[in-house]
Amino acid sequence: MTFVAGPVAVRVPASSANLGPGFDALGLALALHDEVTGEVVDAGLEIRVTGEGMDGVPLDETHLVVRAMHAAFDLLGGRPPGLRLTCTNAIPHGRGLGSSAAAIVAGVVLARALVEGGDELLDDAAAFQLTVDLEGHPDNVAAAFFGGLTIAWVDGAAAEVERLDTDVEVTVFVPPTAVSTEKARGLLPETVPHRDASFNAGRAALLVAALTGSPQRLISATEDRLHQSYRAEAMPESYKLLRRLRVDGVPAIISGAGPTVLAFARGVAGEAPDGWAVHELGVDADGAQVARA
Ligand SMILES: Nc1ncnc2c1ncn2[C@@H]1O[C@H](COP(=O)(O)OP(=O)(O)O)[C@@H](O)[C@H]1O
Ligand SMILES: N[C@@H](CCOP(=O)(O)O)C(=O)O
Repeated sequence: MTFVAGPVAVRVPASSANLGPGFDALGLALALHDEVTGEVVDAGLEIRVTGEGMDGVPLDETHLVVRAMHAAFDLLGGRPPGLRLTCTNAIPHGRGLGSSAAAIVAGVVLARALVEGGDELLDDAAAFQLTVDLEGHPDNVAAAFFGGLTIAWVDGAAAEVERLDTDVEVTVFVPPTAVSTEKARGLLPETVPHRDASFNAGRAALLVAALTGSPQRLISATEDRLHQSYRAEAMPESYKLLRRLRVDGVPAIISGAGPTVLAFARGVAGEAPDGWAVHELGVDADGAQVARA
């Protein structure tokens, strides 16, 4: 196995998962990106981080991008003697915009690009499978990897994805404090009433139609009974904003595991509570992209 000489850069989009009713299945890639540049060196591990997470993430082998790179190198045939990484992060951490998925996809795609013939040794299906195994649920990594609107599922242990185009525009309301996905998943019940499962199945199907040609259906199509209300106690301000937007007829959802609120609308930025960041974003149609220096 031969490593590529010179640095390689990868750019990976943020993602909003669930989109209301599509828990652990639907994902939307957003035009907000993290970039990681990596280079194989003779020894050691050097990590520089600017932007989101720069004061919080570890700068050693436990860094999420490095963990994903090591997992990919192990599948590709071996780890390099040393690595130099520069991370330029725009995706906020612990807000429900897929920062962990972006870090994992960046690591796997970067490791593959740093190996001669890496695309054949670890094709897209195998690389996607690895990102799902590392993240634990397939929705965010599917969108981050492939871009656009994704429907992802796991068949036995095998991860699968269907990618669709959409030109929807969104506004995201990002609160100043984080809620970890792990904590938000811990709030979900083991079982749900059959009528709620049936309700969500219909809404999730309708949402795919709404996002690919029938936007007038978005308000009905973004209703959810499987996760948002159970998580409200961990993000009361987000839930309040969600209810207010929806009462006003704006199709809004909790992005991923929260606490970001996403509206399928523009011109609503003035609804943001004090201290929250607001971004009007388009869809990223490309997914993870590699640029060789
Ligand atoms: N770019 C990154 N570099 C290193 N670690 C990251 C990065 N992005 C996310 N993480 C790790 O993932 C955590 C956030 O993951 P998670 O709770 O799933 O929230 P999110 O909704 O942002 O994905 C961070 O606290 C950090 O430990
Ligand atoms: N389906 C997952 C999505 C988590 O997304 P994140 O952006 O909050 O990591 C869930 O709802 O737990």
